[in-house]
Amino acid sequence: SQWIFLGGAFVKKEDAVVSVYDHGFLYGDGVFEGIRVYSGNVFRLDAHLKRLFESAQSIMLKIPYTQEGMTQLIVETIRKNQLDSAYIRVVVSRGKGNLGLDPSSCSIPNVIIIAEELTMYPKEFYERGIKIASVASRRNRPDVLSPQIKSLNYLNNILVKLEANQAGVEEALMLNDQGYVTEGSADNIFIVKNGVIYTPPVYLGALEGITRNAIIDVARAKGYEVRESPFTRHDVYVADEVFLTGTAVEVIAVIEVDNRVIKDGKPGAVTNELLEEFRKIVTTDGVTCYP
Ligand SMILES: Cc1ncc(COP(=O)(O)O)c(CNc2cccc(C(=O)O)c2)c1O
Repeated sequence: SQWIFLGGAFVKKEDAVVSVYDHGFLYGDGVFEGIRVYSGNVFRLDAHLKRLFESAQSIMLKIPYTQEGMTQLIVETIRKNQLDSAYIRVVVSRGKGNLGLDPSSCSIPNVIIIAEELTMYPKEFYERGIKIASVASRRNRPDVLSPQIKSLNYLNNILVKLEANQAGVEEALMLNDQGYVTEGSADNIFIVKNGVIYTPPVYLGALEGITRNAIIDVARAKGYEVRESPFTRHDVYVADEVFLTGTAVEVIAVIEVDNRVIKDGKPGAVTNELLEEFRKIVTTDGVTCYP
């Protein structure tokens, strides 16, 4: 059976329940991480946990473990489920409290670790590339709720995803309130123009993606110039290549944006090259579960 880490112990999946008074459930008051395990390697686990602890710090939520302690618990959860390639969801909520939203009524943060067998996207998804559309819903402003906090508040992302579904495309592109491109509903965006790679700076309103940062490292190691600089939908429409990055999608080519076909409408050479290199580092860059 599948084991979930909950309430300081491992419980069976069917017994893994949270209280209706958990503020993660009632108000989205909490933080989370989505992490992948490739052949027993927890890809960039340290970077994920650094982001988890920073998100918690930002909402004044004290995680009752050290980063090292969380590392051990995550590795133990993967081993207990005898997983080799997996998807890990780490959730830290404010915990059980009363019905008011004041976090002071919550005394014990709820730390949950879920490990699932990995399901990859189909190969043709990467060979074909995807179509995306910019949507009316904007990314929440950094001065309202920082997009750099990976919080349980994913309604902005969900509403954007709903608009993408209604537009009949696979992913949505979010702009910030000045109209600059920020990211997708659950992934970061890159464009390639005249051999230079661009991605929005996170302060415009994006989550600092682990995959984003890994691709920046990979691209620079290959000698590409990578600029974190603002760009608009126009820049995307006239780009030589467009691709998205994220734990779930890894690196996926975008072949059409708002019905503009990007170049020849096929995944670009740089995109494919970076995905190929990314697939090499994911089995070694991180923490191994089975030394
Ligand atoms: C808003 C947002 N932006 C970018 C990313 C990419 O970040 P990473 O490269 O660190 O993953 C995310 C991450 N989003 C994410 C992470 C894991 C799983 C899923 C899912 O769709 O199940 C989504 C995200 O939620």
